[in-house]
Amino acid sequence: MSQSLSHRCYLQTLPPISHNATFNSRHKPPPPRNPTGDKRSRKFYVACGRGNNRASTTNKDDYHATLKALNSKGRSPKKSLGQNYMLNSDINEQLVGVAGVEEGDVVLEIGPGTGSLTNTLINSGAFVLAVEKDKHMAALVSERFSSTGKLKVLNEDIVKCHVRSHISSLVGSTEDIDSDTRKAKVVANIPFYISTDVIKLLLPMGDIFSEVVLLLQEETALRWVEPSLRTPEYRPINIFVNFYSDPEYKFKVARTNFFPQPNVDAAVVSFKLKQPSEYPQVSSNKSFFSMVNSAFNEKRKMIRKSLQHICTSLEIEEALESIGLLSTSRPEELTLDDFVKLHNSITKE
Ligand SMILES: C[S@@+](CC[C@H](N)C(=O)[O-])C[C@H]1O[C@@H](n2cnc3c(N)ncnc32)[C@H](O)[C@@H]1O
Repeated sequence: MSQSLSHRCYLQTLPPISHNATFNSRHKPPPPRNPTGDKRSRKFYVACGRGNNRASTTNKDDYHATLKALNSKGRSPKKSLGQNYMLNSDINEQLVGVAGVEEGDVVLEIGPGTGSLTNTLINSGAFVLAVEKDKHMAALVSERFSSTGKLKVLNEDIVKCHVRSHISSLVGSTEDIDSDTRKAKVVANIPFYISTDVIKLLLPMGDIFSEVVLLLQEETALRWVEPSLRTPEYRPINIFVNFYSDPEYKFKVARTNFFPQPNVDAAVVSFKLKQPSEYPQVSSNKSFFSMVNSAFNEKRKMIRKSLQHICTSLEIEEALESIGLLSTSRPEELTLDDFVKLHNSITKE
């Protein structure tokens, strides 16, 4: 096919996508990284050979490539699945860099979409287990990397997926990994609507993952990594995150890097997972988190009132005082360490 014909075909594919870009008036079309009228960018696109059957592990996943990949399957981004695709390969490189992905690593990617992050992970030498809920995107990414032998795609909802058994069998079958010292990693640009579910699912898996690196909504990232005591944003999830991991805010990602453009900015957070032996010592994790949730259930109430179903007000007052806190303390005033001490004091009685 001559370049001019390819060029024409490419132009013909644009209108439906441009139309789809307005599927939600709140999602503004992104500023093209290569302006659509720029002939050089089209030539580059044709020269890359996208759209043929070659595994595309080296092509640039920019605005045009993302549109073309979606168009090849007749897809438009679905808001219900949080499909805001990454248009900037440099950010994918940085995400992979934060996780320190190396040759031979096993990486769980949630929601590969068109495969832009998958591409960077595979190019870094990782074997990727990708869990994608959208069957069309699962098929697309599977086809794209079929010749690499470095990708397994599960067309499943991550929240219902048996992550542990899939990862364990992959790590166990990867010869050059010493499973005692080298664990799998999670690197993903996840849909914002499942952030809490993903955190709850993965952070307690320090026995199989060393690190979870996620692209989150910026506001969520800040709330989870830098919570302030005595604010309404301080919630049980903060206790949970710090119980199971050491979180670190890495960098902000402007909304203009996504297609369609979301209404909010994003940020990359690294959660270094604690080994089970490093978790705070409590008699039972289940009863500990049940106590924390109860304490926050009625946030304005003092702990001596909200935990009355566990023991009497007087016993709670004494327990609070025995760990150096006021008997009138409220949940938003307690750190993880305070909650651990309170739990241990109450349950030993
Ligand atoms: C924000 S997009 C990211 C796509 C791609 N990783 C990228 O960076 O361009 C989120 C992806 O997660 C998928 N997804 C949404 N809900 C999911 C779920 N519950 N389980 C697995 N994948 C999901 C979407 O279909 C979409 O491909």
